[in-house]
Amino acid sequence: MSTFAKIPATIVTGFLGAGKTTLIRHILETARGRRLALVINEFGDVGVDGDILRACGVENCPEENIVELANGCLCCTVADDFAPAIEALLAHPNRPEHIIIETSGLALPKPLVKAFEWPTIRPHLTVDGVIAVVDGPAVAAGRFADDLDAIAKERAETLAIDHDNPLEEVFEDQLLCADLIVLNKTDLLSAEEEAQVTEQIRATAPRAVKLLYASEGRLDPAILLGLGAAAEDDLANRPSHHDTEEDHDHDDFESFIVEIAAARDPTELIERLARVAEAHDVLRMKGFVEIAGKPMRLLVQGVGARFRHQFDRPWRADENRASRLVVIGEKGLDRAGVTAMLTS
Ligand SMILES: Nc1nc2c(ncn2[C@@H]2O[C@H](COP(=O)(O)OP(=O)(O)OP(=O)(O)O)[C@@H](O)[C@H]2O)c(=O)[nH]1
Repeated sequence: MSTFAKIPATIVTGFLGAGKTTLIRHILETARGRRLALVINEFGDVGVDGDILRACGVENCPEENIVELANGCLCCTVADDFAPAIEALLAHPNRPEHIIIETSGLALPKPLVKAFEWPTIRPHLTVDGVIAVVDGPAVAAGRFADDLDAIAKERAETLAIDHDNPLEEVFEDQLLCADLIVLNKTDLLSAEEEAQVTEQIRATAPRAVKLLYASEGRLDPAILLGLGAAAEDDLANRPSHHDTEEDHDHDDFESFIVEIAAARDPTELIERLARVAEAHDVLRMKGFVEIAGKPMRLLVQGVGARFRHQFDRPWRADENRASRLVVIGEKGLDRAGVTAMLTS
Protein backbone atom coordinates (compact mmCIF):
# COMPACT_ATOMS: atom_id res chain seq x y z
CA MET A 1 0.00 0.00 0.00
CA SER A 2 1.38 3.42 -0.80
CA THR A 3 1.95 6.08 1.83
CA PHE A 4 -0.88 8.11 0.31
CA ALA A 5 -3.46 5.53 1.24
CA LYS A 6 -2.35 5.56 4.84
CA ILE A 7 -4.08 7.48 7.58
CA PRO A 8 -1.81 10.26 8.85
CA ALA A 9 -1.03 10.34 12.56
CA THR A 10 0.42 13.35 14.33
CA ILE A 11 2.43 12.73 17.46
CA VAL A 12 2.30 15.59 19.96
CA THR A 13 5.14 15.41 22.41
CA GLY A 14 6.51 17.88 24.95
CA PHE A 15 7.47 17.95 28.58
CA LEU A 16 4.97 17.72 31.45
CA GLY A 17 2.67 20.70 31.35
CA ALA A 18 4.13 22.25 28.18
CA GLY A 19 0.68 22.68 26.68
CA LYS A 20 0.06 19.53 24.60
CA THR A 21 -3.56 19.08 25.69
CA THR A 22 -4.24 22.79 25.19
CA LEU A 23 -2.81 22.66 21.65
CA ILE A 24 -4.80 19.54 20.79
CA ARG A 25 -7.94 21.11 22.17
CA HIS A 26 -7.38 24.05 19.86
CA ILE A 27 -6.97 21.69 16.90
CA LEU A 28 -10.22 19.92 17.83
CA GLU A 29 -12.08 23.17 18.07
CA THR A 30 -10.80 24.61 14.81
CA ALA A 31 -10.19 21.66 12.43
CA ARG A 32 -13.82 21.50 11.46
CA GLY A 33 -14.85 18.98 8.89
CA ARG A 34 -11.95 16.60 9.37
CA ARG A 35 -12.83 13.36 11.22
CA LEU A 36 -10.31 13.09 14.02
CA ALA A 37 -9.38 10.49 16.59
CA LEU A 38 -7.24 10.99 19.68
CA VAL A 39 -4.99 8.62 21.53
CA ILE A 40 -3.91 10.01 24.87
CA ASN A 41 -1.20 8.61 27.06
CA GLU A 42 -0.82 9.93 30.59
CA PHE A 43 1.85 9.39 33.16
CA GLY A 44 0.02 8.95 36.43
CA ASP A 45 -3.57 8.08 35.76
CA VAL A 46 -6.40 10.28 36.81
CA GLY A 47 -7.64 10.75 33.26
CA VAL A 48 -7.46 14.55 33.38
CA ASP A 49 -6.37 15.12 29.77
CA GLY A 50 -9.01 12.75 28.42
CA ASP A 51 -11.67 14.53 30.44
CA ILE A 52 -10.57 17.96 29.25
CA LEU A 53 -10.65 16.86 25.62
CA ARG A 54 -13.94 15.01 25.91
CA ALA A 55 -15.44 18.12 27.45
CA CYS A 56 -14.85 19.96 24.13
CA GLY A 57 -17.78 17.98 22.75
CA VAL A 58 -16.51 18.46 19.23
CA GLU A 59 -18.69 16.80 16.65
CA ASN A 60 -15.90 15.63 14.34
CA CYS A 61 -14.16 13.90 17.26
CA PRO A 62 -16.91 11.93 19.04
CA GLU A 63 -16.24 10.35 22.44
CA GLU A 64 -15.69 6.88 21.01
CA ASN A 65 -12.79 8.32 19.00
CA ILE A 66 -10.96 9.38 22.17
CA VAL A 67 -8.85 6.57 23.55
CA GLU A 68 -6.92 6.84 26.79
CA LEU A 69 -3.97 4.60 27.46
CA ALA A 70 -2.97 4.89 31.06
CA ASN A 71 -0.11 2.49 31.03
CA GLY A 72 2.67 4.97 31.63
CA CYS A 73 4.52 4.75 28.37
CA LEU A 74 2.95 4.06 25.00
CA CYS A 75 6.16 3.04 23.39
CA CYS A 76 6.80 0.27 25.90
CA THR A 77 3.37 -1.26 25.56
CA VAL A 78 2.91 -1.35 21.80
CA ALA A 79 1.61 -4.89 21.60
CA ASP A 80 -0.62 -4.72 24.64
CA ASP A 81 -2.07 -1.25 24.42
CA PHE A 82 -1.13 0.86 21.45
CA ALA A 83 -1.63 -1.57 18.56
CA PRO A 84 -5.04 -2.83 19.78
CA ALA A 85 -6.20 0.78 20.34
CA ILE A 86 -5.21 1.71 16.80
CA GLU A 87 -6.77 -1.42 15.37
CA ALA A 88 -10.02 -0.59 17.15
CA LEU A 89 -10.01 2.92 15.69
CA LEU A 90 -9.37 1.54 12.22
CA ALA A 91 -12.24 -0.90 12.62
CA HIS A 92 -14.79 1.90 13.14
CA PRO A 93 -17.31 2.11 10.33
CA ASN A 94 -16.47 5.83 10.25
CA ARG A 95 -12.70 5.60 10.16
CA PRO A 96 -10.86 8.68 11.34
CA GLU A 97 -9.17 10.77 8.66
CA HIS A 98 -6.40 11.87 11.00
CA ILE A 99 -5.21 10.49 14.32
CA ILE A 100 -3.58 12.70 16.95
CA ILE A 101 -1.50 11.01 19.60
CA GLU A 102 -0.62 12.87 22.78
CA THR A 103 2.36 11.27 24.46
CA SER A 104 2.94 11.50 28.17
CA GLY A 105 5.14 14.43 29.14
CA LEU A 106 7.92 12.04 30.08
CA ALA A 107 7.86 9.94 26.93
CA LEU A 108 10.82 9.69 24.61
CA PRO A 109 8.95 9.92 21.30
CA LYS A 110 11.25 7.95 19.03
CA PRO A 111 10.20 4.53 20.32
CA LEU A 112 6.63 5.51 19.60
CA VAL A 113 7.53 6.44 16.03
CA LYS A 114 9.18 3.02 15.81
CA ALA A 115 5.90 1.45 16.85
CA PHE A 116 4.59 2.47 13.44
CA GLU A 117 6.74 -0.34 12.04
CA TRP A 118 4.50 -2.80 13.86
CA PRO A 119 3.00 -5.20 11.28
CA THR A 120 -0.62 -4.39 12.06
CA ILE A 121 0.05 -0.64 12.03
CA ARG A 122 2.55 -0.01 9.23
CA PRO A 123 0.27 -0.81 6.29
CA HIS A 124 -2.44 1.53 7.54
CA LEU A 125 -0.81 4.47 9.26
CA THR A 126 2.02 6.91 8.70
CA VAL A 127 3.51 9.45 11.10
CA ASP A 128 2.48 12.71 9.49
CA GLY A 129 4.73 14.58 11.87
CA VAL A 130 6.08 14.84 15.38
CA ILE A 131 5.21 18.14 17.03
CA ALA A 132 7.25 19.04 20.10
CA VAL A 133 5.59 21.57 22.38
CA VAL A 134 8.08 23.51 24.48
CA ASP A 135 7.23 25.15 27.80
CA GLY A 136 8.84 28.57 27.20
CA PRO A 137 8.99 29.76 30.83
CA ALA A 138 10.31 26.40 32.06
CA VAL A 139 13.17 26.52 29.55
CA ALA A 140 13.83 30.19 30.36
CA ALA A 141 14.04 29.23 34.03
CA GLY A 142 16.76 26.74 33.16
CA ARG A 143 14.78 23.60 34.05
CA PHE A 144 16.27 21.60 31.21
CA ALA A 145 19.88 22.67 31.19
CA ASP A 146 22.15 22.89 34.17
CA ASP A 147 25.12 24.01 32.18
CA LEU A 148 24.60 24.98 28.55
CA ASP A 149 28.27 25.57 27.81
CA ALA A 150 29.25 22.14 29.10
CA ILE A 151 26.56 20.52 26.96
CA ALA A 152 27.63 22.41 23.83
CA LYS A 153 31.22 21.30 24.44
CA GLU A 154 30.20 17.70 25.00
CA ARG A 155 28.08 17.76 21.87
CA ALA A 156 31.04 19.00 19.85
CA GLU A 157 33.07 16.05 21.11
CA THR A 158 30.55 13.25 21.02
CA LEU A 159 27.03 12.61 19.85
CA ALA A 160 26.00 10.87 23.04
CA ILE A 161 25.54 13.26 25.90
CA ASP A 162 25.38 12.05 29.45
CA HIS A 163 23.04 14.18 31.43
CA ASP A 164 23.05 14.48 35.17
CA ASN A 165 19.61 15.93 34.87
CA PRO A 166 16.97 13.49 33.52
CA LEU A 167 14.74 16.42 32.59
CA GLU A 168 17.31 17.48 30.02
CA GLU A 169 17.35 14.03 28.53
CA VAL A 170 13.60 13.94 27.96
CA PHE A 171 13.57 17.52 26.65
CA GLU A 172 16.42 16.83 24.25
CA ASP A 173 14.90 13.61 22.96
CA GLN A 174 11.63 15.34 22.24
CA LEU A 175 13.33 18.10 20.25
CA LEU A 176 15.58 15.69 18.37
CA CYS A 177 12.58 13.73 17.15
CA ALA A 178 10.48 16.73 16.11
CA ASP A 179 9.35 17.78 12.64
CA LEU A 180 7.90 20.96 14.07
CA ILE A 181 8.64 22.72 17.34
CA VAL A 182 6.08 24.93 19.03
CA LEU A 183 7.48 27.35 21.58
CA ASN A 184 4.41 27.76 23.75
CA LYS A 185 3.42 30.11 26.59
CA THR A 186 4.97 33.11 24.88
CA ASP A 187 2.53 35.23 26.91
CA LEU A 188 4.75 34.47 29.91
CA LEU A 189 8.03 35.40 28.21
CA SER A 190 9.77 38.74 27.78
CA ALA A 191 11.38 39.44 24.39
CA GLU A 192 14.81 38.64 25.85
CA GLU A 193 13.62 35.36 27.32
CA GLU A 194 12.00 34.41 24.03
CA ALA A 195 15.28 35.03 22.23
CA GLN A 196 17.20 33.04 24.83
CA VAL A 197 14.80 30.07 24.64
CA THR A 198 14.92 30.19 20.84
CA GLU A 199 18.69 29.99 21.00
CA GLN A 200 18.57 27.03 23.37
CA ILE A 201 16.10 25.19 21.14
CA ARG A 202 18.23 25.86 18.09
CA ALA A 203 21.31 24.56 19.91
CA THR A 204 19.50 21.40 20.96
CA ALA A 205 17.66 20.55 17.74
CA PRO A 206 20.39 20.46 15.11
CA ARG A 207 18.12 19.52 12.23
CA ALA A 208 16.57 22.39 10.33
CA VAL A 209 13.23 22.04 12.05
CA LYS A 210 10.66 24.78 11.81
CA LEU A 211 9.99 26.67 15.02
CA LEU A 212 6.65 28.35 15.67
CA TYR A 213 5.63 30.60 18.56
CA ALA A 214 2.32 30.20 20.33
CA SER A 215 0.25 31.15 23.28
CA GLU A 216 -2.33 28.62 24.50
CA GLY A 217 -1.30 26.43 21.55
CA ARG A 218 -3.27 28.66 19.22
CA LEU A 219 -1.97 27.72 15.81
CA ASP A 220 -3.83 27.02 12.61
CA PRO A 221 -4.45 23.26 12.21
CA ALA A 222 -3.57 23.74 8.53
CA ILE A 223 0.01 24.32 9.69
CA LEU A 224 0.10 21.58 12.30
CA LEU A 225 -1.54 18.78 10.35
CA GLY A 226 -0.45 17.54 6.95
CA LEU A 227 3.32 17.81 7.39
CA GLY A 228 3.75 14.59 5.40
CA ALA A 229 6.98 13.71 7.22
CA ALA A 230 6.62 9.89 7.18
CA ALA A 231 8.79 9.97 10.29
CA GLU A 232 8.81 6.17 10.55
CA ASP A 233 10.99 6.09 7.41
CA ASP A 234 13.37 8.65 8.83
CA LEU A 235 14.34 7.15 12.18
CA ALA A 236 18.08 7.39 11.56
CA ASN A 237 17.89 11.19 11.62
CA ARG A 238 16.28 11.19 15.03
CA PRO A 239 18.87 10.22 17.62
CA SER A 240 17.46 9.29 21.01
CA HIS A 241 18.80 8.43 24.43
CA HIS A 242 16.58 5.40 24.14
CA ASP A 243 18.85 4.10 21.35
CA THR A 244 21.58 3.38 23.86
CA GLU A 245 19.43 2.14 26.70
CA GLU A 246 18.52 -1.48 27.12
CA ASP A 247 15.47 -0.70 29.08
CA HIS A 248 13.39 2.38 29.36
CA ASP A 249 11.03 2.55 32.25
CA HIS A 250 11.02 6.18 33.26
CA ASP A 251 12.55 5.27 36.56
CA ASP A 252 13.95 8.79 36.83
CA PHE A 253 10.45 10.00 37.61
CA GLU A 254 7.64 8.97 39.85
CA SER A 255 3.99 9.74 40.23
CA PHE A 256 1.35 9.01 42.80
CA ILE A 257 -2.20 9.99 43.57
CA VAL A 258 -3.28 11.80 46.71
CA GLU A 259 -6.88 12.03 47.80
CA ILE A 260 -7.61 15.23 49.67
CA ALA A 261 -10.63 16.48 51.57
CA ALA A 262 -13.13 18.79 49.86
CA ALA A 263 -11.75 22.33 49.92
CA ARG A 264 -13.55 25.35 51.35
CA ASP A 265 -12.34 27.82 48.81
CA PRO A 266 -10.45 27.62 45.46
CA THR A 267 -8.02 30.45 46.25
CA GLU A 268 -6.98 28.95 49.57
CA LEU A 269 -6.64 25.52 47.93
CA ILE A 270 -4.43 26.81 45.11
CA GLU A 271 -2.19 28.67 47.55
CA ARG A 272 -1.75 25.47 49.52
CA LEU A 273 -0.98 23.41 46.40
CA ALA A 274 1.55 25.99 45.20
CA ARG A 275 3.28 25.87 48.59
CA VAL A 276 3.53 22.07 48.34
CA ALA A 277 4.87 22.24 44.77
CA GLU A 278 7.46 24.80 45.81
CA ALA A 279 8.53 22.97 48.97
CA HIS A 280 8.97 19.60 47.23
CA ASP A 281 9.94 20.63 43.70
CA VAL A 282 6.87 18.94 42.23
CA LEU A 283 6.93 18.98 38.43
CA ARG A 284 3.23 18.56 37.78
CA MET A 285 0.05 18.32 39.84
CA LYS A 286 -3.43 18.00 38.40
CA GLY A 287 -6.84 16.64 39.16
CA PHE A 288 -10.44 17.44 40.06
CA VAL A 289 -11.39 18.76 43.49
CA GLU A 290 -14.68 19.19 45.31
CA ILE A 291 -15.33 22.65 46.70
CA ALA A 292 -17.74 22.48 49.63
CA GLY A 293 -21.22 23.60 48.67
CA LYS A 294 -20.46 23.92 44.94
CA PRO A 295 -22.25 21.78 42.36
CA MET A 296 -19.32 22.01 39.91
CA ARG A 297 -16.00 20.20 40.19
CA LEU A 298 -12.83 22.27 40.15
CA LEU A 299 -10.13 21.37 37.62
CA VAL A 300 -6.72 22.27 39.06
CA GLN A 301 -3.50 22.20 37.11
CA GLY A 302 -0.02 23.01 38.30
CA VAL A 303 3.18 23.18 36.28
CA GLY A 304 5.86 23.62 38.91
CA ALA A 305 4.38 26.15 41.33
CA ARG A 306 2.29 27.93 38.66
CA PHE A 307 -1.36 26.92 39.01
CA ARG A 308 -4.56 27.43 37.09
CA HIS A 309 -8.04 26.37 38.08
CA GLN A 310 -11.55 26.45 36.69
CA PHE A 311 -14.92 24.87 37.42
CA ASP A 312 -15.25 22.59 34.41
CA ARG A 313 -18.59 20.81 34.82
CA PRO A 314 -21.18 19.80 37.42
CA TRP A 315 -20.54 16.60 39.33
CA ARG A 316 -22.78 13.87 38.01
CA ALA A 317 -25.31 12.32 40.36
CA ASP A 318 -23.70 8.88 40.02
CA GLU A 319 -20.17 10.19 40.49
CA ASN A 320 -18.00 9.77 43.55
CA ARG A 321 -16.96 13.29 44.46
CA ALA A 322 -13.44 12.25 45.41
CA SER A 323 -10.84 15.01 45.18
CA ARG A 324 -7.87 13.26 43.64
CA LEU A 325 -4.64 14.82 42.51
CA VAL A 326 -1.86 13.21 40.53
CA VAL A 327 1.54 14.38 41.68
CA ILE A 328 4.57 13.93 39.42
CA GLY A 329 8.17 14.62 40.30
CA GLU A 330 11.69 13.36 39.94
CA LYS A 331 12.64 10.13 41.62
CA GLY A 332 13.10 10.57 45.33
CA LEU A 333 10.13 12.88 45.64
CA ASP A 334 9.12 12.87 49.30
CA ARG A 335 5.73 11.16 49.00
CA ALA A 336 5.04 11.17 52.70
CA GLY A 337 5.94 14.84 52.98
CA VAL A 338 3.83 15.83 49.98
CA THR A 339 0.90 13.76 51.17
CA ALA A 340 1.13 15.18 54.67
CA MET A 341 1.15 18.75 53.38
CA LEU A 342 -1.75 18.08 51.01
CA THR A 343 -3.93 16.32 53.53
CA SER A 344 -3.22 18.35 56.68
N1 LIG B 1 0.05 31.10 30.50
C1 LIG B 1 -0.10 30.06 29.69
N2 LIG B 1 -0.54 28.90 30.19
C2 LIG B 1 -0.70 27.86 29.33
C3 LIG B 1 -0.42 27.96 27.95
N3 LIG B 1 -0.66 26.77 27.36
C4 LIG B 1 -1.08 25.94 28.35
N4 LIG B 1 -1.12 26.59 29.55
C5 LIG B 1 -1.51 26.05 30.85
O1 LIG B 1 -0.49 25.16 31.27
C6 LIG B 1 -1.05 24.07 31.98
C7 LIG B 1 -0.64 22.78 31.30
O2 LIG B 1 -1.22 22.74 30.01
P1 LIG B 1 -1.59 21.34 29.31
O3 LIG B 1 -2.11 21.67 27.96
O4 LIG B 1 -2.41 20.50 30.20
O5 LIG B 1 -0.14 20.71 29.22
P2 LIG B 1 0.26 19.20 28.82
O6 LIG B 1 1.53 19.30 28.08
O7 LIG B 1 -0.88 18.53 28.13
O8 LIG B 1 0.46 18.55 30.25
P3 LIG B 1 0.74 16.98 30.61
O9 LIG B 1 -0.24 16.17 29.78
O10 LIG B 1 0.48 16.89 32.07
O11 LIG B 1 2.15 16.70 30.26
C8 LIG B 1 -2.56 24.28 31.99
O12 LIG B 1 -2.92 24.91 33.19
C9 LIG B 1 -2.78 25.20 30.79
O13 LIG B 1 -3.93 26.00 30.95
C10 LIG B 1 0.05 29.23 27.44
O14 LIG B 1 0.37 29.43 26.27
N5 LIG B 1 0.19 30.23 28.37
